[in-house]
Amino acid sequence: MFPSSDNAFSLSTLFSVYASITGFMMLFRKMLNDFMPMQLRSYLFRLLDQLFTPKSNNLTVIIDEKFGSESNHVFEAAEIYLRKKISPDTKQLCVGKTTKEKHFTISIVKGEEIFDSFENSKMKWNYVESEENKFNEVKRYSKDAPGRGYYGSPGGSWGSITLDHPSTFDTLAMDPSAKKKIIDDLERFLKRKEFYKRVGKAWKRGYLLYGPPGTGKSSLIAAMANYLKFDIFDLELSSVQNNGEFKRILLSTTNRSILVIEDIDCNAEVRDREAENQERNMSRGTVTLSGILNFIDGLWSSAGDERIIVFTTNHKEQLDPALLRPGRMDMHIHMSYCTSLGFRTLVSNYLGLDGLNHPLCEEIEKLVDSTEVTPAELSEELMQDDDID
Ligand SMILES: Nc1ncnc2c1ncn2[C@@H]1O[C@H](COP(=O)(O)OP(=O)(O)OP(=O)(O)O)[C@@H](O)[C@H]1O
Repeated sequence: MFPSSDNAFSLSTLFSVYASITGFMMLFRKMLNDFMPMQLRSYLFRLLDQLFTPKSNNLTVIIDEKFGSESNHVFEAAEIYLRKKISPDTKQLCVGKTTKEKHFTISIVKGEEIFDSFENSKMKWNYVESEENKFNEVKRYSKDAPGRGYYGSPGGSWGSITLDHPSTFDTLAMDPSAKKKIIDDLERFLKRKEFYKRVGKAWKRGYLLYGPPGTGKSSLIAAMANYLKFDIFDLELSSVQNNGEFKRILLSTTNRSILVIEDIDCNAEVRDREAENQERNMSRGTVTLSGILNFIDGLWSSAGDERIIVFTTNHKEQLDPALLRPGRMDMHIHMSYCTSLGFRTLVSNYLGLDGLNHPLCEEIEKLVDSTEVTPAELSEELMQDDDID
């Protein structure tokens, strides 16, 4: 957010410049008075008072959403303040209301400019998203995370935290050819904007990850997000009340994102369409398979670009075939027990051993290939001791 002041009156003297800055600071004080805790306010006032010997008649103040890794209270206060400044000139607005809220909430949309004044100073607020912020930090959104916004706003109704899952394709213990297939698929997907447009399909891709617990389904999702620099939206299906809410939540996800619905087999309604038909009248209070399928089939096409959907399950055989049909889930990825090749990756990650430098590796690899052991179990073992031997 970049408010900048642009004086309308005589600006030739230092005094007038100082006045404009003072006016700006007073406006800030008022804003902070209204919305900030007292301790934070007095700290900021001291800072502002000491701040500058003005040299220019223009001042740009940058208020980032984040202050270090924390959310910035000044940004939040500015956001609330700007809601009061919405005028007939405002071109776009976000309007929303959750079931729990009594009133509608209106907020401004990124990209919008708001003109403001204080005393004799003109102010212009630009609500911008910097390219740097957009692409460098991968976020994990979920309905439980802090800082939920409003339906309809980008990322609204979702709280977010920075994704600090260190998993990458390099650290993922997986058959190298399977890994390459996924990376190639993601790359192809990214490059195919024009292709999707030409064939009249939504620019989205669906992946089904299936396999026993601890084989790296969540790690693969994090690796995909880190690779693509896409945000993750984690949806807990059981917390969604009905298809309508499902639709609203999904429409508030942003472009360049991965929507994750984990353990889809645990949601009974999703398993079997027959059962759903029988219970159609009873299922109004839940998310139904047809609700999900409708959404996957087309709803998204009108609502965004570069979307990836990932379903995970430990029991693929329990899912309704309708959900697994090609075109819905474009790629089915089997995450399975560790192989000797996967073990090499883990040994390199955890012990820093390059390849097969240790005399025991060959023997262990044979054991790994002859039994069912998950990468999670092996990782635990490899973390037990600093002594490699
Ligand atoms: N393929 C893998 N490569 C590297 N590490 C892995 C892999 N699979 C599991 N791990 C390790 O085990 C931990 C748990 O794995 P993860 O949560 O990704 O498995 P999952 O298949 O999603 O399990 P669940 O089905 O229980 O959610 C990870 O944090 C990671 O340390």
